[in-house]
This record gives sequence, C-alpha cells and structure tokens, in this order.
Amino acid sequence: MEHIVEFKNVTKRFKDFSLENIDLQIKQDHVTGFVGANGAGKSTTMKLMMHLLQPDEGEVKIFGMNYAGNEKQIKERMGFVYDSNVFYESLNLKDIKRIVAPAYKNWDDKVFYNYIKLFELPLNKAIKTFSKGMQMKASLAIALSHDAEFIMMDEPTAGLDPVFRRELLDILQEMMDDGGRTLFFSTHITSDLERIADDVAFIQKGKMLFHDSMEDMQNRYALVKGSIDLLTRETEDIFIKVERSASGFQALTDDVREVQALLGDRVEMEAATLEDIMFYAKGARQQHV
Ligand SMILES: Nc1ncnc2c1ncn2[C@@H]1O[C@H](COP(=O)(O)OP(=O)(O)OP(=O)(O)O)[C@@H](O)[C@H]1O
Repeated sequence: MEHIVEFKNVTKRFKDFSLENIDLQIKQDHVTGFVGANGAGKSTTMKLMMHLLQPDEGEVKIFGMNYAGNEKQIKERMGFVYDSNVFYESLNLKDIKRIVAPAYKNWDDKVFYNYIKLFELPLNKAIKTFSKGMQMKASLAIALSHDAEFIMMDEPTAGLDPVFRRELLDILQEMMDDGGRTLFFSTHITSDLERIADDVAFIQKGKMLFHDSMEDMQNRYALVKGSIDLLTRETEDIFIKVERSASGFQALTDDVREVQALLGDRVEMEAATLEDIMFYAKGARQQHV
C-alpha cells in the first residue's frame, strides 16, 4: 500500500462553509504537513479522516479501506495526537493507561513505560497539571504504545516554547527514523515543515491548492522583483499575484522558466518560502496556485 489515506473527490458542506472536491493522497512513511489559513478546512479534513464527520460526496479510504465495516480495524492502526484534554482531567497517566490499554489489540505496556520515561512524564500527577507540551507528549506516548502506523496531529507545536517545540520535532523525527510510521500534522508554523516535512498539502477556502514534496514546491515557486514598467498584461499572467510599491513590483510565480524566458535578467528571482507562498496565495488572481 503506497497511500495511507486517500480522499477521492470529497465534499463536505456546512451552512457557511464547504470543503469541495478534495483529492488527497498521503504517502506511506512520509511526513506530510497540512497548512492553510484559519478556517480553511484543516480540522474538518482531519475529522473526515477520523470518521468524526462523514463526507456528503466522495470517498475516504484509510489503509486502503472504507470506514464502513472496518472502523475498529482502522482505528487500531491510527493515533490522533493533540494537546487538549481528551481524558478526564483528574486522572493521571496510570489511570488513563488502565482505561485505554484494553481497547487496543497491540497495546504494549513496556513501550508505554519506555516513552513515559523518555518524555519525562509523571505517572501519578493529574493530567490537569500538565502543560500543553506535556499533554501532547502524553497523547503521543499513547499512540506509540498501541503501535499506531498512522499518526495525525492537530497543530502539535502551537503554543509551545521554542525549546520544547524543537524537542517535540526531534522526537517526531526520531519516531520517523525508526520506520513504519506515517505522520500527518497541521500547523501554522512553517519552519516546522521546513524542519521535518517531506510533503506539504495546502488548503485554501475549502479547496486543496497543492500537495507536493517540499523539494518540488521549493523548486517550482519563486519570488520575482523588478521595476513596474516590466508589468504588462502578458507578463502579469505568469504571476500568481503581484504586489506593487514605489520601488517596483514583487510577485510570486510557479513557473520560473517562463519568467526567465519572458523577462530574463531584467528581474531578480529568489526562492519563495512556504510563508511567501501562503501570503501571495491569499487573494491570488488564479484559483490554482
Ligand atoms: N460542525 C460544523 N458546523 C458548521 N460549520 C462548521 C462546523 N465545523 C467547522 N465549521 C466551519 O468550517 C470552516 C472550517 O473550519 P475548520 O475548523 O476545518 O478550519 P481550520 O482550517 O482547521 O481552522 P483553524 O486553523 O482556525 O483551526 C469554519 O468556517 C468553521 O466555522
């Protein structure tokens, strides 16, 4: 199986928002970062993956299976990791383990205690005393203890201090290096992606704008700077969005060759960061970035 998750033409409509015709394939053994502005549809997409929501149209497959008739089997193999308190606040990790462990065929106590030690988590303190980062680690320890192959994380590093953030990213990197796992996580922190992601999926206003390897994305996009008099209807067409200022224009392109052919060395080009792409994609003329 090459794809852990496969969305085919998935649509989910709410009163004031819809996720439209989403095609998404998450590659096995890859780290995929999921980005998009607030309200773009990231959590909705993840809820569809977890079967907390059902699509109005289209098909969601996890590990090559539909949820119908396979829910238990699928959920055994996936872990959803997040920082808010999913467990009773007054419980400690020992209590939680007692409740959660029997639900999983592959639960391994030894692995659990190893991670608790590695993550330096207290077993006997109520979860409500845990910081955000500790809760995230506790949730990750549980997912790893039932040997989840597919791990989904909703903004794992949000609200963590830089040291803790780095530590968590290192833990995730080590987890990936051990092999056999696929990680999908949403984030607003683009440097996290630059640190650990192989692929990036970018959603905007309920539509998937692109899903590429980080490398392809970095090769495809560029920031172009030049003087305003270079802008004509023809040259503007090669840009996703153009910003004008007194000193000239700055624009994003996804076709570096075309810019070179048309404008040559009359413009300056530099690599676009993911943050640049997100900024320019907002309100871009072209729907397809
Ligand atoms: N159950 C629901 N009923 C109605 N509207 C909903 C429901 N769930 C989400 N929405 C709407 O769908 C849109 C997308 O929400 P979603 O939580 O998926 O965005 P997001 O990309 O995760 O945002 P953020 O980065 O802020 O967490 C929002 O406008 C939200 O109000």
